[in-house]
Amino acid sequence: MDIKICGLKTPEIVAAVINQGASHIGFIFFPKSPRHVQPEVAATLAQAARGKAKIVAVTVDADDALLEDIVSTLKPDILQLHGHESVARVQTVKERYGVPVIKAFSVREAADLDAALAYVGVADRLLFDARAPKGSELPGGNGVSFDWTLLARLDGSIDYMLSGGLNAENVAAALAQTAPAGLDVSSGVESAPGVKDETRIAAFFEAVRKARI
Ligand SMILES: O=C(O)c1ccccc1N[C@@H]1O[C@H](COP(=O)(O)O)[C@@H](O)[C@H]1O
Repeated sequence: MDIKICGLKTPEIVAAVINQGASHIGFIFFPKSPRHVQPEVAATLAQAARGKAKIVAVTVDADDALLEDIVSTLKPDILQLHGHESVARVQTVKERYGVPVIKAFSVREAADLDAALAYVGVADRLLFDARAPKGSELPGGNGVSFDWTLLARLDGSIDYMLSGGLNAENVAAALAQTAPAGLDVSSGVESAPGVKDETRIAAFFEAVRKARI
């Protein structure tokens, strides 16, 4: 199972998540986020992880100038589009930058999943996150979950990652109700917004291992 730890900001945490066996690490390029980093900083942090985990650049309705800067500076393995990017925009981004795309969707009700189906075959992978709480300026990284049972309506052949409020305490329940190809976590392995915690990271990986025995 793929595990992506998102919102990394320090070399110590990059080393910790690689040691735990993360398949993906994510860098956030969204100034309103407490996890925001500049492309140059992400590129330096990514050096220790390249070839060991996929490097994911997370953007929100980014324009071409920002994507060009990120792609040329960080050289990500994957772009995660976490805004309202259309099917056409996802297709264009893939073609223009030659990088696989994870398209994120905010889920609160069944209709949100139906809307995501239009991206199957265009995005390389879908990612289901919770709808942001009212008042939040972040489309992701809010530490809130959605009703996982909604995912039962998906065709089993759809490749998706699950995110939204996952942590060591609830990941076993999430895996009992869903069948994702991967998990994506940010707030659930932090001690404060934007501050990753090695003990919580280790506990998350341990909980996933236990749940999958
Ligand atoms: O983490 C952020 O700050 C963020 C900002 C803007 C877009 C996406 C963001 N993170 C994504 O949100 C989910 C994880 O959220 P959670 O904190 O575990 O609930 C994950 O997909 C991140 O890539």
